[in-house]
Amino acid sequence: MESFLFDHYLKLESNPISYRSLISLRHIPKGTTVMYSYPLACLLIQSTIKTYCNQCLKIPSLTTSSSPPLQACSKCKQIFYCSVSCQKKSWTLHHKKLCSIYISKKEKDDSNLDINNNINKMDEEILRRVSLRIDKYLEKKSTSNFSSSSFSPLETGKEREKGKEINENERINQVICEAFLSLMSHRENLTSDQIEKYKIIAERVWSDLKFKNISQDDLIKYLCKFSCNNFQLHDNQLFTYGEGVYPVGSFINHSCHPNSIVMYEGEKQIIKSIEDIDAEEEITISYIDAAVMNRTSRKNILKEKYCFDCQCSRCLVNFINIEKNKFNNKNKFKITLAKIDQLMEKGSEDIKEEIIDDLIKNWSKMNNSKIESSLINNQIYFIYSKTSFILSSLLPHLREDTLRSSYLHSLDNLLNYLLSKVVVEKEEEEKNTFKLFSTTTISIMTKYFYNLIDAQRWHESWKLGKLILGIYLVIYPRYHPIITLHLFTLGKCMWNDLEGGKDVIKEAIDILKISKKSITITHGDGENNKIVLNDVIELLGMAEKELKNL
Ligand SMILES: C[S@@+](CC[C@H](N)C(=O)[O-])C[C@H]1O[C@@H](n2cnc3c(N)ncnc32)[C@H](O)[C@@H]1O
Repeated sequence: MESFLFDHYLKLESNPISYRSLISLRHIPKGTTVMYSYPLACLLIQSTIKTYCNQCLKIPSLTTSSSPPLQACSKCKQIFYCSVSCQKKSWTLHHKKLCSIYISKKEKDDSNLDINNNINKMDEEILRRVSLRIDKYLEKKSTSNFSSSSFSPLETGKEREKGKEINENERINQVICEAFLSLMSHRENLTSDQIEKYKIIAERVWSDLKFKNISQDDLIKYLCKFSCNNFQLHDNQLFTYGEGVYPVGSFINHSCHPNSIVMYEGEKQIIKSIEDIDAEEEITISYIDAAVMNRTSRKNILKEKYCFDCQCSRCLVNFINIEKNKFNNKNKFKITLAKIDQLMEKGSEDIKEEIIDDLIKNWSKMNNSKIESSLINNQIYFIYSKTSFILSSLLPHLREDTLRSSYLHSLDNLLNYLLSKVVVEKEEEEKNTFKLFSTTTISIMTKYFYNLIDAQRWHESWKLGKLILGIYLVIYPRYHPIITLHLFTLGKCMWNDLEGGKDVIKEAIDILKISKKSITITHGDGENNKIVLNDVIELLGMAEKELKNL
């Protein structure tokens, strides 16, 4: 395991608070692949099993246009593959043992939840796949020496190459299995209800697949590991398509202000840096969507699901002391984050959720004048008109990293305004308050933004989109995939606004250029991401052409 990490210029270090930390051995500029790894097991969610290959987790049409559609396993007809090689790989890994089980258990109900026992069927299926691999690994471990990498001198060059490949695959398998066995389970922290559910799943899996080298109790322990280590797989638009066990990725600890993100290409998990990381610095990712949670909610969820008290730089900043001290640029960002946390806590009782739900549900029925005069619209435009100059002043700073201090200054102006507004409103009447940083407000503004796009109300959509960008910029790390994707959508809205004229087109070009740069950092240039990048480049070309003709 150490040599695998060393190959990626990484090491695992003991840590009294988090057990272990993953440390970088080199300086990593932002936008770099910190490491990549493959899953011990992964599974598609129900809605994607007929669009994604069940082995490589890719959509065939995205890889080659001439690919045939997915082919179902001819026996169970429940698992779909893009190629014979994927089918063979799956057969060797687990399908050989699982195919007959699928046939005998073919359930009418296709949902991921066993309603009677409130048991997550994905856990059960992932457990089958993980345990089959671990059982085989332990079997091998007890009978052979893994570390041998010598070849017989009598082998031909081709055989030697093949041998090397098998050895490399075995080495990776060994790393993944050892890493999984070493992961934390937090079994002692789980409720008896949860353990009861895990016992039921373990019993079922055990009765289906009697293992030689692992016990029923081991299966319960593995389920506990899933709960604090598994990853949701998402595509480059951030839509979830599966769940996976990535034991090497699971070495990475959480921070509410992380320096890395997790991206996927099919089943391959890629850890990308979104900030410059120094040698000897810890690699961190965010386990939760820090944007939609205040400090208290973050703490609660991290405690409940991951069993720790977050002591990250963002959680530890004490807002009360902020004004009294002078901070450098790096710390200034922490202050910004602390202010957001304060805002989010203040904004936790927001516009009543029913009112918002109602507005959204009835969107299609509503006529324009009605929505125009709605509370949301008025409030958004009021805030936009007050902050538009700050929002515009932020954009130039997004182009260049060298202007970090002035960028932070603009960000701070925006925040101070929003902060003072919330405070003033608190003292004024309660009924008209609109708290920008609460969970409800952010999600409703985003929904509303997409409603405006669907209705092709481009002028309003980009104004709201710009305000959302301002909020995202103060909440998320600068190079977060959500910001990247939002910049692209915002640029599209501006380009579509025919009444906007030259100035709006110019700004659209500016935003699309920033989006293009951000994509290379957050998404990279893997095969699927090239599609996103090409879309931006194409739109940018059209917008530049249009500007020339104006
Ligand atoms: C995915 S694992 C991370 C790797 C883990 N530290 C290890 O050595 O195996 C998640 C667990 O690590 C610990 N952890 C992660 N981030 C932490 C943090 N910021 N502070 C304290 N513990 C943390 C928690 O126990 C959590 O349940």
